[in-house]
Amino acid sequence: MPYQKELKVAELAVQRATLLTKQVFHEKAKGTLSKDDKSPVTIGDFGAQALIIQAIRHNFPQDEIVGEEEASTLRQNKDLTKQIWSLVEGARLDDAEAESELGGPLESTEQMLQAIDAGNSGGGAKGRIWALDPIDGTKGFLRGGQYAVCLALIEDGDVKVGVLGCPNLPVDDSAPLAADVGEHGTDEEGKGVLFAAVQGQGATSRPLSRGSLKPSQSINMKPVKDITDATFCESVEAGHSSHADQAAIAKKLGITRTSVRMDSQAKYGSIARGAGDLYLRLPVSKTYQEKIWDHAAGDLIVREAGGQVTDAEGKRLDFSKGRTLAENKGVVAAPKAVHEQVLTAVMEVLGSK
Ligand SMILES: Nc1ncnc2c1ncn2[C@@H]1O[C@H](COP(=O)(O)OS(=O)(=O)O)[C@@H](OP(=O)(O)O)[C@H]1O
Ligand SMILES: [Mg+2]
Ligand SMILES: [Mg+2]
Ligand SMILES: [Mg+2]
Repeated sequence: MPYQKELKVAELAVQRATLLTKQVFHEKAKGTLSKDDKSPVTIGDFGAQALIIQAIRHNFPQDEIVGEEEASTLRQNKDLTKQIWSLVEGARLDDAEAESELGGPLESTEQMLQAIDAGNSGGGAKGRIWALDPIDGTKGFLRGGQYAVCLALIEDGDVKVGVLGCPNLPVDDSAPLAADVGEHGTDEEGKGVLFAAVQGQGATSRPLSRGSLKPSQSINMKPVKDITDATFCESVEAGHSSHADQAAIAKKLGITRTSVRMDSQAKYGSIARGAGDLYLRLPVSKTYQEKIWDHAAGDLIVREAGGQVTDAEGKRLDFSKGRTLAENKGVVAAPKAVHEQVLTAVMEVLGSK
């Protein structure tokens, strides 16, 4: 079967990086900086990006990488660089074989900074490009809520492999999607899941481990018999998607359950395993372009679990346009059988504005 090596490396690399982020999640001081666009980045984001890029470069040296973070501010901040180095140096899976598959540790802080900066590909329509979000939902991560470590392989514009590490989601695929999981979910016992998909091969989940990969099981979206019974997921931050438009769409569909708000691509993973039914992300701003690393893995995992993912106009997400989804506005993810119905409501609400 194609892409087995890519899948294994991606799952192990995401698992190892997720362990690093968990360590930071439990520390009070997370080394937070504010980026030019005012969004936060922490030592966890930088450390996870360095580790994952090192593993990709070791195994697939020809491939390009589109990573969210870059190291320029770190080069002036020796103290923060030291903190990240100590995390990266200590990040090992409890399994020698898995570690050697990932290519072993980085050797110096300079190598680490270079690895972070190797995520600088411009993306595009040709060749093999990995899209990496070392911590998606950084605000959730800082708040003690949901976040995800996200990695996808895009080949000639098509997502072939997608992996999401979600340390604060329940291991159990059938656990209910509680409304407060975003605010109060923590990585205690029974939490921590790794989602994965390969194009044409279905989607899986498995518990996160500290060593080699645990056994996986296949996941599927839940069939929606009656759309009025559906539960939808949306962002926590009102600045990232329009809660008002999403509420109007839910009302139009006759949905009465309150939406579940959670940060990050944990929303894609949740609906793919049948915990929740729909993911709506309607644009707040006319100018914001969604980033490919915020959607590539989740898009494939949902589609391989029996879903359809489009933008608010019904177009498939187009990962071939560079670092952003320049041709798309918003996201509508739903089981295939009801996607059309949901999209019609989306277009009616947006059209009448
Ligand atoms: N204005 C605007 N509109 C839409 N999206 C934006 C916007 N600004 C930022 N972002 C990106 O949102 C990513 C987090 O998305 P979430 O769905 O988790 O949002 S939320 O944090 O729950 O509100 C977040 O990803 P991370 O930076 O990896 O956390 C951002 O890339
Ligand atoms: Mg960010
Ligand atoms: Mg993100
Ligand atoms: Mg991020």
